[in-house]
Amino acid sequence: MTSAPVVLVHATKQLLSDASAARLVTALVDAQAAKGQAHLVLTGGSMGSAILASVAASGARDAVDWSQVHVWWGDERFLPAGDPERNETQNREALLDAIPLDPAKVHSVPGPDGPDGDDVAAAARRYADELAAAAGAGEESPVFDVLLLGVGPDGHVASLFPGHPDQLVAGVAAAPVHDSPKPPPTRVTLTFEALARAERTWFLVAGADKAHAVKVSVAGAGPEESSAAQVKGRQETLWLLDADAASELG
Ligand SMILES: O=C1O[C@H](COP(=O)(O)O)[C@@H](O)[C@H](O)[C@H]1O
Repeated sequence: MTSAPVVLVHATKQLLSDASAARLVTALVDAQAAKGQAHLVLTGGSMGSAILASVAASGARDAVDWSQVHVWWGDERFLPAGDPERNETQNREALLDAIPLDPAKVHSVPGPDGPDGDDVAAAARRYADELAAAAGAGEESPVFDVLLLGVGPDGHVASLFPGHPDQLVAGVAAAPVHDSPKPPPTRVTLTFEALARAERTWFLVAGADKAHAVKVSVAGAGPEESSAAQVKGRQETLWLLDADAASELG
């Protein structure tokens, strides 16, 4: 079962970030109250680190038992650990290095300095295996409590690009991406199948350059026009926007 998209507009990017951070803290606390731990999927890009910086500055951040949060990435640029263009590096600077996470629950996507070297397909398989190991019997990936997704001006989410053949990979939770239209060209991404296994899916979008992508995605465009439109949460699908990103909505 999936939930219909709901749009929430905040006046500015900072308000969007701060309000979404408050929402995230509450969702993680609620998940932990229900089952002791939480699975959180992070995103890169402009909003991916903005929301984490807002969590870092929040007086409520320590309401979360961070040692019981599993951290995953919706996608990663295939670059060595610590590279400033890696989503993980940006997310670490914004929040992750300042909170008491359990390193065993931080599920980094291997880069070219990892055990598979520059074999991105093997790195994606390794990440898929890690997802499967954390999943229930017969499942490809865990059920994520919160899935954070940025959206590109072209309608991409994670590293699933509209019209790109690699967005159609099925039967596995993570896949390599070659010739990404946005640099760097080589990436690892969760597939649509894995992205569909989230209770709460939140698109975080700011800026007028995203307004058209938001409009067509919320309207339910096909995969040739919007990858974002193909992803919905089981309980909740929220489009969390600033006023500029919402400017083409009717
Ligand atoms: O390359 C990426 O881009 C998207 C969107 O980034 P933005 O800067 O346009 O907001 C991001 O969600 C994805 O994780 C990242 O790898």
